Formats: sequence, C-alpha cells, structure tokens
Amino acid sequence: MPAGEHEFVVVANRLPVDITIEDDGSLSWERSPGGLVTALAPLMQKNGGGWVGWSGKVGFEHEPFDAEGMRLCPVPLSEGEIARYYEGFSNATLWPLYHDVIVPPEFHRAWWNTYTSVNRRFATAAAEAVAPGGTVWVHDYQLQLVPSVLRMLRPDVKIGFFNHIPFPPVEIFTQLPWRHQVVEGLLGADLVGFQRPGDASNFLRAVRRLTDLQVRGPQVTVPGRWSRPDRAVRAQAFPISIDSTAFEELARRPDVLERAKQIRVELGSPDVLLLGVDRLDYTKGIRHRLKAFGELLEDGQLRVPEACMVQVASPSRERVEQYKTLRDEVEVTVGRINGDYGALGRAAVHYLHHSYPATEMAALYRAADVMLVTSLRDGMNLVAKEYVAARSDLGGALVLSEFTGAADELTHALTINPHDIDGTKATVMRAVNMDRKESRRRMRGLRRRVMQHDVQRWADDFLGYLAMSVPPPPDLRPPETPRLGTQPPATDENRPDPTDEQPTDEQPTDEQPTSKETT
Ligand SMILES: O=P(O)(O)OC[C@H]1O[C@@H](O)[C@H](O)[C@@H](O)[C@@H]1O
Repeated sequence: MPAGEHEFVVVANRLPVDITIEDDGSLSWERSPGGLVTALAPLMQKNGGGWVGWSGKVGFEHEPFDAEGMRLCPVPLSEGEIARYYEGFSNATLWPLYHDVIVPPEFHRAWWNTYTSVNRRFATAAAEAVAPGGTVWVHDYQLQLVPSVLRMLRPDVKIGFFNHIPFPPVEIFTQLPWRHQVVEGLLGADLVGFQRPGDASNFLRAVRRLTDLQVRGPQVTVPGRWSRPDRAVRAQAFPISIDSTAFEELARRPDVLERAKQIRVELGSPDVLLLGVDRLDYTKGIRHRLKAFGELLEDGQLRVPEACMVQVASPSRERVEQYKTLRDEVEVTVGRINGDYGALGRAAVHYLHHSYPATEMAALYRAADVMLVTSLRDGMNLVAKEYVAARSDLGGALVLSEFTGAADELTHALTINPHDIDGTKATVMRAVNMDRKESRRRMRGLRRRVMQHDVQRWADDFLGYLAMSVPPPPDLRPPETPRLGTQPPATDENRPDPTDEQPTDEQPTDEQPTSKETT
C-alpha cells in the first residue's frame, strides 16, 4: 500500500470539527469542544498531522481537507452502517458491556460484521494517510480492530491505542462472542493505553485467558509472523484530563463570573445550589442522584426554595433504545419531584436537556455549591475535573462516585457509592454543611492534581511511551490482506488454567518520560 504524507495521524470515531454544508454546497466547520483536539492540535499543526474520523453526518463523503491546521480525512458511513456499527455494536453492545452491564448488552452478528467492515475502512484511511515510519494514534472502543488491520497494511508505523472508557473484568468481557478478535485487534498496537491501572490489568487478564501469548508485567510478547521479529505490546494506564489552565482562565473571566451571579439570582437566590452535568446516559447515575435528592426533600433535610438542583443532561445517542427509556424515566422522576416539592416559580429540579457552550458551563460550575458526579461506571469523568479547574476561588464541594476513573486521582473529593442511597444522602448533606476551612482544604488538594495533570501531559506521556516502542523493519510486508474474524490460535478448552497468574494493578516501575522530554 502506498504511504501517505503525515508523520502523525489520529484515528477517532468522530472528526474534531462540526461540519455544516452551506446552501451553495460549500463546507464550513467549527472546532468541536473537548480536550482531545486541544491537546493534539499543537502537535498536529507542527507536524502537519492528519485526523481520520466520521463527520457525524449520514453518508457524508468528501476528499480530505484542511481545517484547524490539520488535514481532516472524513470516513463516510451509510444509514445502515450508523445503525449497526455506531448505534448497534458500539453503543448497544460494547458500551453497556464495558460499563458493568448496567443495561444488558445485545449481541447481533450483523452488527459485528458491520463493525469489522467499518473498522477496516478506518484502518485503510489511516494507512493511506500516514507517512513511512510515522505514528498513528487510534482512539476508543468504536475502533478496537483498527490496530491489527493497520499493522497488516503498514507494518512500518508505530501504533498507539487509547481506550477512553473502562475495560471490563474478564468475567464480563468474555460474554462477548467476538472476544478473541477484539483482543487480537488491540494487540496490533505497540502501546494500549487505559484510564486506570485496573483497566490495564483487566485487559492483560483477558490476554492471558484468551490467548497463549506470554504476558510479563505490563508487556505482551506477540510472535513475529512472516519472518518478522517478535513484538512487545505494552498495556498501561494514562489517565486523561482536560485543558486545565484554559478552563480555569475561562472561569475567571469577568463575564463568566457575572453570569454565575446572575444564574443564582435567576434560580431565586437559593442557599444551596446542587449541580449535575452529564450526557444523558444510563452510566451516569442520574436516576440515583435524583432519588437521593428527592428523599432529602421528603425527609425535610433540604427544602425548596432554600435548596435546588440544576441538572444539565445533554442529548446523546437518541436513537438507541436504552437512551430513549432513560430519558423517559429521568423526565418522569423530575416531574414527580417538582410536582411534590416545587412551588410556583420555584422548581426543585431545573432540568435542561440541552448542550451548552463552555462559557455557560464554567458559569454554572462557579455558581454551584455542590457538584454531584454519581456515575455507576465511568472511564474518567471530565466534568469532575472541569468543576475543580473552574474553582480557583476554592469554593464549592465535589461529591464523586467511586466508580469513576477520576476517583483514583481526586482523593480529596467526598466519595460515594451511588447505589447506596442513604450513604449518598449523608454525603450530600456533609458537603452542604461542610465548614469553609475543610472545603477549601479539599478543593486545594483537588486543584493540585487537576492543574498539574492536564490533557497536554496526558498526550505527552502516551506519545512519549509510544515513541520508545520499536516497529518492525519497514521493508517487510504481509503476504496477504488482513482477514478479521479468523479463528484464535487456541481455544479456552485446551488452554492451561490462567487463574494462577495474577494480574497486577501496579504501574510499571521503569522510568516514565516527563512531559518535557517527550514533546
Ligand atoms: O460520540 P458519541 O456517541 O456522541 O459519544 C460521546 C463520547 O462519549 C465518550 O464517553 C466516548 O468515550 C467517546 O468516544 C464519545 O465520542
């Protein structure tokens, strides 16, 4: 396959811009919100990087074009592919499976077949874009087969993969009928990154259980094929973050601070303002949060109008059945709480089914006394980090589910088990009544972590490790094109019992490159 021209290529389900097709057929775009593009943009601009992804629009086909200082390579998806690859296999099979089966995952062979063909399309686009010996960074659960296909097409390139969501325990992962192929797909990378050390060790346990490859600490040895040398694949945690300084600066802007005051006035100047900000997703524990809040009103521990809650629930994956059901449940619950405890012009829960610009979010964070993050399972939860970055005044308190990746790092938060409604209620009241000295001390601790470990450091750390991996010599090509869905090298039945090999949660001890060394 002929090589492309980009030293560095990102592959993600979505392009980093929102595209509008104007009436005259021309394109315009706006950069999507989100840390990934912010972290990678400088690198992309410096190295003339390429970004392979879906535009978010049905059937959108377009030649690669330049935007935001990088080359964007749109991957077209038809209506049927969106239904089977994106809504189906990605978001109704993998998403629930990887989030503790909070809702039952669905397994459909037609969805899997489309997932493989779409993954191949992304891999081919990446192979066409990357320069000889270049680097490709593949993102997230929608594209787990891309590393192995790309490795076949372009054995000369370095391949990194980062999973933004949890990687499930092997007992859950092995429910997946195509578990061997997914593991094989990921092992096409040189470096497989996860949010938490626990995710990395879950993956390594899956490799032990499902393959006969040698696993030593964080490293898997994949024997060379077609006279290529053996490869080492490293699996390790790289907790993602936000552009902390930019968010802090935004939240300090006079117009944002003014808006924060105005929000409190518009809400009737409550003494206690509780805030939830989520994509409307069943993993976020919005119903559990509402239940706890409703009971606090019922018990009389909180009262309207002295206390109220704002719940921003941004629309998400609206054609997927479980998301429709969740929306109905949340909206019924909000209606019931407001019916029971609200007053004229004084809602108990202000429910907003919208997405808002970053300025409005920053103002909400500055306005809120207590931030509620109650996820039942969450890869990281960047909302928690945004709240902390916004509170340079050391005000506010963070109530954080222990089932988020963020809880590993944000040890100064008040942690909860969201399934424990009484425990959650007690912790919310503790946050509401916390004395200023303690809340400032906690916020200072939280901010130390978030301000120092930003998204740039995350990207530098990941790419630093990836740069240290050695790809096979570029002149060796595979004798045939990749075939996904081939049989695994051995079956579970004829494999030695893997349970005597314990996975480790420990981070590797060899030297970590620092941000500076790796940029
Ligand atoms: O792209 P979607 O389905 O609208 O979901 C938003 C994002 O949700 C995140 O949690 C996923 O890790 C991303 O990959 C995804 O892009």
